[in-house]
Amino acid sequence: MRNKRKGCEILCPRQREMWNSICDSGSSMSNLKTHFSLEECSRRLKKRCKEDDGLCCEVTVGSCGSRTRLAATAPPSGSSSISLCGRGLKRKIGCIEAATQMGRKNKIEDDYVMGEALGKGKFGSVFLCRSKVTGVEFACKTLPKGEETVHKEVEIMQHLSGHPGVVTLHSVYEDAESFHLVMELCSGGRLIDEMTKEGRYSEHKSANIFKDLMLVIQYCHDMGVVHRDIKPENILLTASGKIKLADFGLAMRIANGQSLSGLAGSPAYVAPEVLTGDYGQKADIWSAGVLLHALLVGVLPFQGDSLDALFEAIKSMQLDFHSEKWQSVSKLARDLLERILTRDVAARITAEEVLSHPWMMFYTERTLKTVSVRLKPKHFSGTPSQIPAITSRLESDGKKRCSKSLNGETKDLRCESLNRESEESDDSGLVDVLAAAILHCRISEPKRSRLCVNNSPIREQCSSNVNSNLCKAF
Ligand SMILES: Nc1ncnc2c1ncn2[C@@H]1O[C@H](COP(=O)(O)OP(=O)(O)OP(=O)(O)O)[C@@H](O)[C@H]1O
Repeated sequence: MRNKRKGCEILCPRQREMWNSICDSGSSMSNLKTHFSLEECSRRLKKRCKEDDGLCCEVTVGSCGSRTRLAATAPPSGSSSISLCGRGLKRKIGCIEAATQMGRKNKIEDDYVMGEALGKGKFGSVFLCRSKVTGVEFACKTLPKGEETVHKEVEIMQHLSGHPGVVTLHSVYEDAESFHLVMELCSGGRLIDEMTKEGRYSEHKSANIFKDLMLVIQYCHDMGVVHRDIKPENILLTASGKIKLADFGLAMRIANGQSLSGLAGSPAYVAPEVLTGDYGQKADIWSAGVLLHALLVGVLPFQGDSLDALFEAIKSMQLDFHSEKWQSVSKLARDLLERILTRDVAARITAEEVLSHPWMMFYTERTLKTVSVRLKPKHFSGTPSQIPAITSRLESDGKKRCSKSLNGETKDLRCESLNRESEESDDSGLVDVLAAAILHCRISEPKRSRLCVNNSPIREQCSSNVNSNLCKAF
């Protein structure tokens, strides 16, 4: 049985009413940007409640007006994070790494030249800075003191440090007013800004962005971390266009069998089970699915004129994948999205399963040397004539050589060098022909692994990095 911690997230009607009015004033549901988050609403609500001569019961949602309360809504994993809440922040930050120790003694101005503002979040501002010693540029996130959970953000960033998809924390400084987190610079800006410019993405581009995102989410989950705020505003791009997951301010560590209960995240991206107050890693998968929806068709799947309406849509609205806007999107992409945006948490696929979904495989393996699908007639629901059709379609594409062999009861369809060089041209029809072959046969684990050509190098890559970077104190 799952061990659920602290589940008091129900708003009284008065709070709900205030919540709607507060959040509506800052929201922009109809486009992709989410200018506010649940925590921001919660903070504004608490302020309003205070002004309202205490008629409201205390806000127990999300951060409860501060990140400190937010931290208290979810369990720590092992001895880290929450169990250290009452102890000195310096001590916690001090165990990060040698660079941080130095940071504690020096002022940030001694080591870095501060530059222009790069962005502003709810809790702090981020500035460009340059090392006086090496000349290397970094991003410095300055968080005013009073944000007691800064240690949690620092600890989680350190815990995840070393993965190519996570913004690396370089060092931490503290002065009388603030903490300064010196991080790897992502000079390519935010994914949300790219999405706003680009509108709909091609399936090829969507799948490649999504693969990188899923690899980092899979890594977070393997490391016992739930990000809780997956959205394109928190996905940054490097100069070379690679994605980096940022903003671990709401992230929580979670042990096997434990679940979280605090309402946290950004309304349009929040999973239905977060609204009912019992969730885990799969909440990140849902949020990523909302992002994939936006990439593929340029709009968010769940919208509403008020927060209540939005939450209602998230909890019960049926998505129509046959509508006009989906006509140019392959069935396989829709199949993946349906498996992600399912409200049944147990049925929702994991990061690992997303990565081995045929749509991901098709678009993200640059050269699929061998796709071998064993089609047993009794599991293949299509007509036998579909197999030559698949073959000739692939052959006529001019990039693949397919051969078909019929051996007794088993038909092998082998496509060699399925090269996706023409990256911008989607061929949703071709994807669906392959889908007919792939989806209509029963894919058992061993068969699945034949489809997965080296799709998870990340684990190896990470484990060593992480071990070398992991703060021993946690
Ligand atoms: N490593 C980085 N490199 C470049 N820009 C960054 C970096 N980290 C953050 N930024 C910029 O600063 C903005 C705010 O950063 P961040 O999201 O971490 O702050 P926050 O206060 O936790 O924000 P939020 O409101 O999303 O919770 C980002 O949207 C981005 O534009």
